Amino acid sequence: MSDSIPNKDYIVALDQGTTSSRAIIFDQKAHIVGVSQREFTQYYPHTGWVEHDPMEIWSSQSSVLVEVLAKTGIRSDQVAAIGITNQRETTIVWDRKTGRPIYNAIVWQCRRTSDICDDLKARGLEQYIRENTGLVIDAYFAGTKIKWILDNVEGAREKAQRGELAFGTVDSWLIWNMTQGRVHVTDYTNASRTMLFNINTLDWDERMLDELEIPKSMLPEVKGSSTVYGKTNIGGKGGTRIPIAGIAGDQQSALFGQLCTQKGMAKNTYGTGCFMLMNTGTKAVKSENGLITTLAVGDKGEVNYALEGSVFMGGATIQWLRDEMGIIHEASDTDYFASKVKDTNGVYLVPAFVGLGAPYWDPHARGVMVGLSRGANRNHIIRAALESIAYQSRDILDAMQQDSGLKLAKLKVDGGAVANDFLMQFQSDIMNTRVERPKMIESTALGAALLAGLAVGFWPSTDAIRQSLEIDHLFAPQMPREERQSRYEGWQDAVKRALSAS
Ligand SMILES: Nc1ncnc2c1ncn2[C@@H]1O[C@H](COP(=O)(O)OP(=O)(O)O)[C@@H](O)[C@H]1O
Ligand SMILES: O=P(O)(O)OC[C@H](O)CO
Repeated sequence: MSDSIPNKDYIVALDQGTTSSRAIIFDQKAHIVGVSQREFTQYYPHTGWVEHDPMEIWSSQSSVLVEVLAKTGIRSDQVAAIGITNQRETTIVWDRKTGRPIYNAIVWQCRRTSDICDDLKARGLEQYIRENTGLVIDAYFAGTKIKWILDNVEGAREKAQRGELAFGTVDSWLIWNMTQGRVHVTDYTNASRTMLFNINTLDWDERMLDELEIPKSMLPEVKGSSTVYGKTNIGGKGGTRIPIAGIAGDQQSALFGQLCTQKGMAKNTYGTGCFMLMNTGTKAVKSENGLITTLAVGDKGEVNYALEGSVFMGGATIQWLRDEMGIIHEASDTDYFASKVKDTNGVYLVPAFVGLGAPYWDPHARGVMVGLSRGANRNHIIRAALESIAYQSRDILDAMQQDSGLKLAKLKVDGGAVANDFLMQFQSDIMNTRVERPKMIESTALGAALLAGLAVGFWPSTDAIRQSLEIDHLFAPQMPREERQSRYEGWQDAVKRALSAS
């Protein structure tokens, strides 16, 4: 981190998520002074495939940046720095000369590379991958997605071998565009999601590049999460050049934004998926219970390790109720309907729509609804959908406590779905842990802003924003032990029926 002090009033965070691009302006007190957001198109070309158009990612992101400045009347010369946080693993390959993507972005949820993963398993690479990249073999991560593009886009492999192609996660793609192709960079947290990065040596892993036949020349330079990577010109030629000074994958950014910078601190983000991360300090903890080891950010912006459990269908289960089942109009309606019934009447929904992530890692699992009787109604199903989010998070917490040997005093939460009081209370009940919801639930954007602000001396240390992180509500467990146990056993039975081996 540098300590040059700019005389500027704001930091902008660009939060490039799975469903929308957002730009959020923070002031010195870490208060939000402006937000602009734009949704973009999701493409589902085949069952289990998910793509985005990289040009639409870029145009939506750059337009919300311009829009939020215009809306707030803040000039670009008042912005001290920009921080970037992004949906992770989503893979973009582009031509270095033209700057054009050679294929759509393959999104983290996309399952098309399950066969490549089966092949890696058959070649006995599981242990190597776990020990060196911290990951389990799954289509979720970027490495197999790059291989798929090189294998399937005509002429791509030859071009890649000639050094003409670049790979990036969304952070790299945005920075490449923001610097007109001058900077090809990523940070440790994003690199650790590729299955190509060695989390012990903090360098690209030559063996994994060989195994997946990926030329090293495609890869970005990897840097710390809080440093100046380059400058961007928002107002076009002649405008102010603003340093891009922070990058973190969105879940690591939320961990940092919630100030979980010490060993044993954890947060769960409830967005499209649910992502629980626990900081384990400067030591990598190897999971014995289906979690992954990933890179995170320490208090001074240095590399820390974290244990992570990723749930693929979190808030997306509620989107499914709305868009596919049509039984609610708004995600927020679920709070009311679920609270109208005293339980789910024995119904369990296991939303394994894209397989199951941690701790099961079963790409072939599929969704099931069990326990239906004549009395089951819409409210029970809505309630079962919300409860499924909490049960999946409990699966992860149990694994995390076993792996780390730590009992969590409380779980910090953030993300869109934490507005749901029913869900938060049920989460606390089913985990038997206190759940702390902050007033400002934009922890992901705050993390990126903080990383950028620290790099340019806008904030001297993370302490500067600590007092801004007010608690909105602390949910305490109220459910009797026997009830918690029997409900959770019902969930475990339902999961067994969703798994592909059942
Ligand atoms: N009140 C609510 N109750 C339950 N789920 C909600 C609620 N509000 C939003 N959601 C869910 O949260 C998700 C949006 O959260 P957000 O943090 O914006 O997600 P992302 O960053 O993954 O796009 C959606 O999947 C939506 O269905
Ligand atoms: O964009 P989100 O918030 O759904 O987060 C996606 C995760 O980074 C995927 O690993």
